Amino acid sequence: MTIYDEDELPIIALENVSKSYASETKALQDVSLRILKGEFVFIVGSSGSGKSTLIKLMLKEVEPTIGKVYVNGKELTRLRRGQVPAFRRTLGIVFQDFRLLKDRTVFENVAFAQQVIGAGKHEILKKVPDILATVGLIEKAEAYPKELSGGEQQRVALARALVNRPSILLADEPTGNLDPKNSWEIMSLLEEINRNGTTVVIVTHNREIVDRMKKRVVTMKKGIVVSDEKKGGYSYEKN
Ligand SMILES: Nc1ncnc2c1ncn2[C@@H]1O[C@H](COP(=O)(O)OP(=O)(O)OP(=O)(O)O)[C@@H](O)[C@H]1O
Repeated sequence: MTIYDEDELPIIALENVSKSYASETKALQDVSLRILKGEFVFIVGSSGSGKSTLIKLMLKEVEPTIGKVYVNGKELTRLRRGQVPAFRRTLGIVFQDFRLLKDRTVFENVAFAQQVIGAGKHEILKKVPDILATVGLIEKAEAYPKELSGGEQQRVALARALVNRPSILLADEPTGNLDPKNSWEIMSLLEEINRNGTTVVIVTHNREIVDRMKKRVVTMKKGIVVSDEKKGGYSYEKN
């Protein structure tokens, strides 16, 4: 029997996961991957290699065709439909296209994430300004998304993802729409969040960032994990 240190238990685990979509495309083929609590992981690979599918499996947005996905101690195929919202609230999720509510202010966009989980007014009035300060947007609290730059909008999306203190942050191309300066700002925020204990998983095409940050890099190719390096770089063309 293997005896694990408590901290060594994976917070995310995929066991022999394959995923085929209706079109018969094999998006993932026998993927096994373990991510430990507190890790910072980049997922890279060419277009269509299965990166977004990996993230969607972790969110239970898609189901594995074969295999098991464990997140936060839960085997996701066993979660009943009614348990999915509570499960998703343990995750912070950030996308490339920000997905902010256009007719709500920055404050309201972040507050909305708290209202959804039933937080009281008192808690919202304390936590929203705290998280806006963390992402450096306190002075923009009353602005609307269209009045913000792309980098600022992504910082709002990050604040919204973090306000409920998720144990895991999943980000699918969070810098895809940003210039290099804003991309680095988002990355340093993600690093800070990770230093404070949140497990961070990021899908990205940003070579410069991956090469300079020296984090764990999982490289996908045609639905397979072709490399997994502790302090890796962006090197999928070599594979
Ligand atoms: N909903 C779907 N229905 C059918 N096929 C899909 C669906 N989503 C993804 N696929 C296919 O699964 C494969 C993997 O797609 P996925 O989106 O996971 O790749 P990716 O690595 O994230 O690509 P990109 O970098 O372009 O976003 C591709 O061949 C894609 O066409």
